[in-house]
Amino acid sequence: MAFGFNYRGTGAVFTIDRPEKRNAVNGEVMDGLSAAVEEAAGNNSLRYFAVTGAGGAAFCSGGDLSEFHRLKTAEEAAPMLEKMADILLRMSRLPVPVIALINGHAVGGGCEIATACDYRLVHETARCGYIQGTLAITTGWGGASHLLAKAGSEAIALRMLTESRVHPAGELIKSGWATEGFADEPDVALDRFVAPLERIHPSVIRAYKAAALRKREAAGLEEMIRAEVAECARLWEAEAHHEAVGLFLNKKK
Ligand SMILES: CC[C@H](C(=O)O)C(=O)SCCNC(=O)CCNC(=O)[C@H](O)C(C)(C)COP(=O)(O)OP(=O)(O)OC[C@H]1O[C@@H](n2cnc3c(N)ncnc32)[C@H](O)[C@@H]1OP(=O)(O)O
Repeated sequence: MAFGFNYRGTGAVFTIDRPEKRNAVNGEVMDGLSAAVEEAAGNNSLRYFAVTGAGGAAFCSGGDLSEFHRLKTAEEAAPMLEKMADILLRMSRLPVPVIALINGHAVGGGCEIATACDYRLVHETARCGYIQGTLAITTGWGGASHLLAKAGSEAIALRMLTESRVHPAGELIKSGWATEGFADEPDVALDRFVAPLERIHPSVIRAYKAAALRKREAAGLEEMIRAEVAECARLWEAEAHHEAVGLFLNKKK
């Protein structure tokens, strides 16, 4: 299986399990996350939903370039982009804290998955970045929209998006993109983070999550995501994007 989904204490953890591909997201991972989010949405006793990656090298390296490279035109790319953008929007709307347990590199769409979460815990070795610009596209799973709808500083958000580079954990913590860093095992860090939440009645936690969702919806998040997906699809079909992906896929041959 390309993913795992397990209940853990009062929460649930979705794990992308393709370490040989640095946990790149393919269709199977998308369907697994979609089903996990749907199940979590109906679980009234759940207190948190976490996403992480298998192995120690990566949280998620974004879309599986070997799979999605076959998509050439905007019409071909749009359904894939829309599908994952919808899954991440539904995940972000879960009525409980959604936590990105960033155990390693989170780049491209992997950084977008983390951005759709409420909290980002980053391992000290993790490097994260919206590197889509190096492939001549923008984010396409809603990452820019989630970032801009939440960001304290638009300038910091825009700079992260437009520089399209990876950032070490220290920078991510200093900028406020990361909620906090950790150096020990991801499970230990997760338990440490959720412990204070578990001392508060779940109805209070859910009420504050609903307040955060109202703020994001007031910013027009869903409309922003639709426009972002359309823009990414438009850029997707340009030769510059296909050349950049080809270079990556050929670099190991
Ligand atoms: C809207 C989302 C958007 C989209 O879907 O197009 C994106 O996500 S665009 C961004 C796509 N992601 C990338 O461009 C990242 C590519 N990967 C890397 O930069 C590196 O692999 C990194 C930094 C994540 C890890 O580097 P490291 O040196 O630790 O590993 P390798 O590069 O040697 O990779 C090991 C192995 O994994 C394969 N791999 C890694 N990332 C992907 C990927 N995104 N898709 C497919 N395969 C990936 C890589 O080819 C190697 O495979 P091997 O068979 O061993 O050659």
